[in-house]
Amino acid sequence: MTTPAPTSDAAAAVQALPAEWRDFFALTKPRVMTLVIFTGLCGMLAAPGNIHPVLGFTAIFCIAIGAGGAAALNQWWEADIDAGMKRTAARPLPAGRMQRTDARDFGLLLSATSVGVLGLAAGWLAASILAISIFYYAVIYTIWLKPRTPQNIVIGGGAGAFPPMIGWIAVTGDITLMPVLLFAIIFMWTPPHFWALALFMQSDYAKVGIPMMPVVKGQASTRKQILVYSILLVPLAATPWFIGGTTALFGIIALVLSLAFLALALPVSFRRSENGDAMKPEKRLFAFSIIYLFALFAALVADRVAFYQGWIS
Ligand code: HEM
Ligand SMILES: CC(C)=CCC/C(C)=C/CC/C(C)=C/COP(=O)(O)OP(=O)(O)O
Repeated sequence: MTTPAPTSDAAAAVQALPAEWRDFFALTKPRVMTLVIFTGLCGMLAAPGNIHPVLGFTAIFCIAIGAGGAAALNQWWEADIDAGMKRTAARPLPAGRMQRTDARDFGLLLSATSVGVLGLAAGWLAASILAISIFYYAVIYTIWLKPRTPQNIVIGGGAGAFPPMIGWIAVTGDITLMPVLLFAIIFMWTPPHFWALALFMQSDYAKVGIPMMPVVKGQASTRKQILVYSILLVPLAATPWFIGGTTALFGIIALVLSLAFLALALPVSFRRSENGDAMKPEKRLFAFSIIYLFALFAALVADRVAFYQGWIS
């Protein structure tokens, strides 16, 4: 089998690693975690206050390896499920390229290291929240909720919403309304992000018996619920502006992005079935969900930098 050509310098560097290292790297779900790390970084950059650059870099590195450790534990637990789904069958464990215990030990090592080092670098409040988010993803979501309830994403989505809060608290040392709002925005964003994908991956989840919303409640109900969360996201995303935590710069960008998100959710919500177009609206909404969160958090940082520099008020 030929190896696909790397698409960037980072991809080329990963390809150059020994195969075994590449598999450990893959266990951290690096593509998904880019956005987790980015939102954590933005939380840190947007927070009022300063952190020494070395400590700031260490804190972001800890969020990255903590998230990676949780992802490894997720795959250790789900190796059999992953083997049954086309999207996940080539992962290191289901493909038989790694021992399950190695994945478990790697996940535990990354998780413990990330929490310990973050505690020393940025304080134990930030480290405790990182520990909670790792536990939330690896245990509450993966082991408890995911195989049991179609609300797995709604409740479990909390895990991925913590990183900006961790970044923020690494700077300020305390929990205020702004980091809670950043948490709430990702929490509200997660169901439409994931259910858009679940609509076109429904058969995979059905095959392995995971009770994702479209499998249990059907497509029509899932589409309706995507609409509800997308509508609620519009005012919620602009709330940092409404409470005076940002200027109108962020508020207006948040409203424009959220209305664009809603505009893409509408065709997904108001159709009955695939309509023979290979689920294009669902795929478009899923792809935009990722651009949306990158852009929203970038706008938050731009707003805060412009404000602290005195360029806007
Ligand atoms: C319980 C919550 C979530 C679930 C179940 C979920 C599920 C998924 C799934 C199944 C994929 C397909 C990618 C793959 O095959 O590995 C995906 C992609 C992605 N997710 Fe999520 N997600 C959740 C929350 C989040 C959060 C909180 C973030 C970041 C803040 C995020 C960022 C991403 C990104 C960046 C991708 C695209 C990865 C790529 O380019 O391949 N997700 N998500
Ligand atoms: C700091 C910290 C611990 C952050 C965790 C971030 C987090 C919870 C991200 C969730 C994103 C994710 C990979 C979901 C995949 O769901 P899945 O595992 O059900 O998907 P799969 O079917 O691809 O395995």
